[in-house]
Amino acid sequence: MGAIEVDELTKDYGNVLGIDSLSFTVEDGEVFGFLGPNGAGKTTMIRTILGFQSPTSGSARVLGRDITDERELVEARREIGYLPAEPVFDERTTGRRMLSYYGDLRGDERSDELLEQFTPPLDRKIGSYSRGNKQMLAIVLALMHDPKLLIMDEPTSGLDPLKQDRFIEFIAEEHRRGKTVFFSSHILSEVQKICERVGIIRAGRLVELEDVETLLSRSGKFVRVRVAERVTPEEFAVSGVHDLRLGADRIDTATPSRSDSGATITFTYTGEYNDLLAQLSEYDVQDIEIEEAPLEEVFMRFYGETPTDRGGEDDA
Ligand SMILES: Nc1ncnc2c1ncn2[C@@H]1O[C@H](COP(=O)(O)OP(=O)(O)OP(=O)(O)O)[C@@H](O)[C@H]1O
Repeated sequence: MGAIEVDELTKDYGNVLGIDSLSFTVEDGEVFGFLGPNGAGKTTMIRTILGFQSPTSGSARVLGRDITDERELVEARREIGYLPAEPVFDERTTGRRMLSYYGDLRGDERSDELLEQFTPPLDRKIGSYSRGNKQMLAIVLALMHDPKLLIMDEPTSGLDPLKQDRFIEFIAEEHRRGKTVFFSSHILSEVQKICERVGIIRAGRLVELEDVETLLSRSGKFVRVRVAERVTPEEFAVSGVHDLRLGADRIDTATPSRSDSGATITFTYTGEYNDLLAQLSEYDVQDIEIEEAPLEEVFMRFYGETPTDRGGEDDA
């Protein structure tokens, strides 16, 4: 049984399909990243599987419970830690009171330990908190009952880089403890660090569901080559070449004589290596760098595609 099982889940807001026939499974114990541009449907999906809004059609089971059944949903929620995209609090109360309220409601297994890492000023009124302090309080409240499944909507937003790193390290540790983590994010470096699989959503539809490793291997190589000749972009417009950029050589301080001739070509390559070598053998290659393309290159390819028709205004 998967921790989250979504089958043809659809949420129609009337003028726009928030999510459109989403189907996927998040396995027990995995860290799953949910990615997509603004307005793609990530929050809609999360709010629907948590029962904050009912699906228009399709079904979902979370920790084996049917999310459209009120009683089953209540049971499932006890074992879920949910961190919303923009946590909302009663601004007149203090963090400490919230802590004690949530402790009474759901139990407190580990707030002391969490507060060593995430440090909101508990005795101040929440109204005076910075965005980052609110986020840290929300993290502690979401996790203090030591849930089995963590569902988080852009969990590091508002945190400074140090706290972001700490949070990512914390998630990796939760994973080692056997927790299932599902989170949406725009930050690819954190996704690359901790996720085993990702789902990419665009205009309400799932456009990719893949292991991060496989995505990276499909992302190809980043190639920068300097040749002695002048070249035109058309010469390099061959199968497997993406995002080609061509420039006259910059001044090379080590060998200034090269500055006024030749060209530097950069591109991402997903084709056959022998074809690339054959192509390059036509030129007088003076320098070449080939490295792993960053995950960003892959995502930009998905994010940059023409939006699919979602039968309404698309703000993606
Ligand atoms: N309550 C609502 N009523 C009507 N339309 C909505 C509602 N909530 C979301 N939408 C629309 O549904 C689509 C998906 O929005 P959603 O907030 O789920 O995207 P998202 O991927 O979480 O975006 P972001 O990364 O910007 O947070 C958008 O077109 C949005 O305008």
